[in-house]
Amino acid sequence: MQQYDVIVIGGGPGGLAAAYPLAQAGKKVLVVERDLWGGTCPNYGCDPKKMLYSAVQAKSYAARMTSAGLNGIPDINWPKLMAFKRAYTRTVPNGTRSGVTGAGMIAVDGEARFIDERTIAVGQDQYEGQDIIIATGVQPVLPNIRGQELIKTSRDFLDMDQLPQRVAFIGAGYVSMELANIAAEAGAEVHVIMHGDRALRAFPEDAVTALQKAMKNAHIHFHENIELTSVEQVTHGLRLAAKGFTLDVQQVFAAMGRRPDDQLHLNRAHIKTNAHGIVVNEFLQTSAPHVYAIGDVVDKKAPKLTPVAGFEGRYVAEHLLGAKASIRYPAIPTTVYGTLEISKVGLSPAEVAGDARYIVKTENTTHWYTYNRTQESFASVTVVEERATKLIVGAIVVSSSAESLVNLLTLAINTKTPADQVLKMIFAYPSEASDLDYLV
Ligand SMILES: Cc1cc2nc3c(=O)[nH]c(=O)nc-3n(C[C@H](O)[C@H](O)[C@H](O)COP(=O)(O)OP(=O)(O)OC[C@H]3O[C@@H](n4cnc5c(N)ncnc54)[C@H](O)[C@@H]3O)c2cc1C
Ligand SMILES: NC(=O)c1ccc[n+]([C@@H]2O[C@H](COP(=O)([O-])OP(=O)(O)OC[C@H]3O[C@@H](n4cnc5c(N)ncnc54)[C@H](O)[C@@H]3O)[C@@H](O)[C@H]2O)c1
Repeated sequence: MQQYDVIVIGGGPGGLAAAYPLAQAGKKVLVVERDLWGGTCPNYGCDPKKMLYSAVQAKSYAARMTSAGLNGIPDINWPKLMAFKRAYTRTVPNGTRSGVTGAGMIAVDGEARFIDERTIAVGQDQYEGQDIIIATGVQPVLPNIRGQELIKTSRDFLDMDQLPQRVAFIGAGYVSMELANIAAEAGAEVHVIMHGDRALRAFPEDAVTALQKAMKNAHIHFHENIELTSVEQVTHGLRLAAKGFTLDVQQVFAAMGRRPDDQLHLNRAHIKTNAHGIVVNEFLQTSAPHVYAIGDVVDKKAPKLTPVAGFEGRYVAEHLLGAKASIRYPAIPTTVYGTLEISKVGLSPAEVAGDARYIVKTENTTHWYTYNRTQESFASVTVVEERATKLIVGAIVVSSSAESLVNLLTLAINTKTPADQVLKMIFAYPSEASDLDYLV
């Protein structure tokens, strides 16, 4: 049996962030990947999504500027946009795999499963690791209804040769809101099927209401309180049905959350799990002390995002190289790249509501110079400050370019730069950053 210092299962952002520093430190590292090297984010997640979003963003910007002298709204040519995306994604798996082998690691293609706490099998081969890192990510949840096999996922959406004329998304979280915007701007009739009446539960209600209003203006249809019971093939596409509800579309995509699959045989290594993923301690150790888990596969409070998986990967590498501290996450920003962007970081107004230690400052910035210049339909900025220290501890930004301001506020939060220090800085003018003079 081949022996390694560290075996990493999963060649995505989490696994690779752990593997590289360990190899650089001289450890003998094996990485196993069953599908596309690079994982979800660069192959069928964040990166391809944001490439499609680039054209959508440009089109929306142009449409807004028709009121300011720009003539005509450009059309999106889906096959050409897809070719643009594929020109990037097709290089990812080979490029990632050769990066792994080029750094002196062993790359194995296939599905890993545990034999015991220190041994995994891939096909007929077995490998023993002093330590093992699980970084296997999550898979889309499909509704347990008749016709489930007809339902596609975000991965299919992000690689479609042609855009269907009528599409539906089941769920109203990140994936649905982002892909609905792309589909609608690219010319499809879009329906969002919600089993409740609240989209994007992790984001403040007023920000989500502004986003949904913008989506409705873009002719995206929301169907609330619908518990789907079946999907069936009909002459011109698919029929979705629920009690008192039917809808005919050409494609339907599940966007109902993502969960780990159970192909790893974790029970053989006595690794505890629950419905949200693998249970870990403050060192990201599983119930088997030499087995760690990182990234989306973990049950955790931190959001399941690419930079978080990378942070955890680097943390476990340092831990295995001798660092003793438990993991401490910085404030983590997250953005919904929708018809409007909603970005948030740190403490939310809801979390500090009624707590006199905090001040919440909200400004509707729609008519400010910055957002008027780009003819935004809606913009707002909320900053949460600690009263005694003037430290910025949270922010929410809604606009068509919210990510850049929230990243700046994330820097202020994590470097503990108080609001009065931010006011002493000079930012390029006119810009979203220079507006901070009036926001903190
Ligand atoms: C449509 C979409 C859009 C997203 N957009 C964003 C975004 O804008 N920003 C953001 O921060 N995050 C985004 N995410 C989330 C982001 O993709 C994940 O948080 C990130 O990829 C998690 O990294 P990971 O390494 O934990 O898992 P993954 O990237 O999923 O990698 C896990 C790897 O493990 C492999 N694997 C699984 N089981 C086995 C096994 N038994 N043996 C061997 N290999 C195995 C898988 O094939 C996969 O390659 C998006 C996700 C989706 C689906
Ligand atoms: N911009 C980003 O950072 C980004 C983008 C996409 C995905 N992601 C990551 O991927 C994860 C998965 O995204 P997602 O949108 O699939 O999940 P999500 O958890 O964001 O949203 C799931 C949605 O499905 C709904 N839902 C659950 N069960 C349902 C049912 N039976 N019928 C109808 N609706 C149902 C929920 O109410 C919710 O609206 C995110 O949580 C995030 O970690 C991040």
